[in-house]
Amino acid sequence: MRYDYIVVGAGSAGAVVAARLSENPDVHVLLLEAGGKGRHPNIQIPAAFAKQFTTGHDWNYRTEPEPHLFGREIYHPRGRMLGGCSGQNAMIYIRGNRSDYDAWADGGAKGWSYDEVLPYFTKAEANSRGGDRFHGADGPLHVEDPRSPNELSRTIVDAMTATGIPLNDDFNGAEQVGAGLYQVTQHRGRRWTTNDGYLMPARKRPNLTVWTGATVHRIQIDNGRAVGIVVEKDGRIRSVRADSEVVVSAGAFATPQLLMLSGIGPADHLREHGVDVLVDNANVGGHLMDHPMYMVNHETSAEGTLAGAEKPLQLANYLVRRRGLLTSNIGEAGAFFHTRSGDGAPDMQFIAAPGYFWNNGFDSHDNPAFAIGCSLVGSQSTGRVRLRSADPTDKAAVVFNYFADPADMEAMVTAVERAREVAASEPLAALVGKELHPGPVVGTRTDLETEIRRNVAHTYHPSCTARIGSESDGVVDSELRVHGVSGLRVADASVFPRIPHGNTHAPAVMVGEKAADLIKETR
Ligand SMILES: Cc1cc2nc3c(=O)[nH]c(=O)nc-3n(C[C@H](O)[C@H](O)[C@H](O)COP(=O)(O)OP(=O)(O)OC[C@H]3O[C@@H](n4cnc5c(N)ncnc54)[C@H](O)[C@@H]3O)c2cc1C
Repeated sequence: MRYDYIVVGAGSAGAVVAARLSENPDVHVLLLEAGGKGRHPNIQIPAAFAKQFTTGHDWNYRTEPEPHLFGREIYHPRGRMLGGCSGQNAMIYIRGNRSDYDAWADGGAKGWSYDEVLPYFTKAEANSRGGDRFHGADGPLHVEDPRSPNELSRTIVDAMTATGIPLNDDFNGAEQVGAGLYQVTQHRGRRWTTNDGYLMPARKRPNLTVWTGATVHRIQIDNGRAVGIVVEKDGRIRSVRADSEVVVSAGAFATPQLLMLSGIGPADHLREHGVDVLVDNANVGGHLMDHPMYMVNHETSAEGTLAGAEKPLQLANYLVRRRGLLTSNIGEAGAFFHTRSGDGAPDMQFIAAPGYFWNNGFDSHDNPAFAIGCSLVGSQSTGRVRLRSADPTDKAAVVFNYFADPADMEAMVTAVERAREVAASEPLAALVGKELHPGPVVGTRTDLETEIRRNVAHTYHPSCTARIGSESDGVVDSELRVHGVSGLRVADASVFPRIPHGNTHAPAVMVGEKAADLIKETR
């Protein structure tokens, strides 16, 4: 069997690309996904997402020792299933700031300004509030208000506004700054992935073939053209040809790894691992960005926290009515604000949970608690992805260099102080007990800095490792074509020229939508 298009990776972006390309009955599309079908209850039940961590649904990355975090190796989950990270994420629907996309375009990403990408955000979206200038109502991706928002989440929002952050009913509308409850990628209380929204309806089409358990080892390139891929499935390694294009959508870690395994990347590094160099491009795997996040946790006297989510009554409420604590996306409430004066995009995001959240959810606490995560959406530090070896089954070596830029630490320390201020503000203050993290003994800014270096995690947003740019500063052009090779594109969070000021699922879906149109236009 020959295919016109092969899409590698069925995640937030890849599932969209494959589904949209297969709308044309005259083309044959093969979508290859290393993981499984993504139907487990821990995927579908929103509050259970952290239970996937380190299981078979997770790629289970760990960074190299982080130089500014006392050499800690930081855990990074990544969804391994149809839907990719959209099957594992915290479901917060955020697009970032208008200025993110205008800056992409100003930097040379032609066609990626806010006004040019907005139609793709709205095309994707089925917002339960209906459509308007900023929102779509008929797209494949359900975006809904939380089904059973926790009373404590509302109280946290009230306390945020009491500290001077304005109320915001729509972070994806005219203004991003403010506090409120997040909209989520759920449908009637269940997680809604790109598999649910795009692939399930498209799989009836005879011209779309989807293989799960199919790990792509490399892209085959003949005379400067991508002609297919080498894939391992059911213990067998085989080549499959693509007559038109190969689209790599394997995510910000695996996409640059696949490019490097195929001979596209920093020449010296590839030679070190015995890979023949086809295109010498130092940007492959470079410019890696993420949003570090520190979780401020307090005990609370509030009733109904997520500590009770697994009680039989809650399970019954979920199974029968799709309501209750199990519909929680954990990070229910939040805010965007500036830690220093300035009128650009807000550099900080609060992600607050009506429950204890620490160490990626691996740790628990005996008493009811709540968490306010400080996610540095204006982070400046960059890292990189490199090959650990030429073995495609070896995970890539990743280092983020979190807090390499001292301004990042200044902002994070200020955010932790602001989170404490929220906890000390009414109406929340009346419900607040002992501070658990950072803990009352961590008082000065210097103490806070040390504590952050010891315990900071991140918002699970790796991006920018195959970014749009010129041949000298990027990996793909504005039409997502890999420099130096024809018939090869990248479409996922790797192509962001810079990470947006917010969560990255909606932007990855937008990239998938736009990529499909760019590919269709060149056919
Ligand atoms: C725990 C967690 C919480 C998050 N919370 C949020 C949130 O609340 N809101 C938000 O907006 N964002 C969130 N994110 C981030 C967001 O989900 C990701 O940025 C986004 O899904 C990335 O999309 P992608 O298409 O770039 O990659 P992915 O969705 O990761 O897709 C890549 C796909 O490629 C597959 N693959 C990889 N290598 C190969 C190979 N060699 N062969 C075949 N297939 C391969 C993978 O299995 C995967 O399915 C979260 C992420 C995680 C992990």
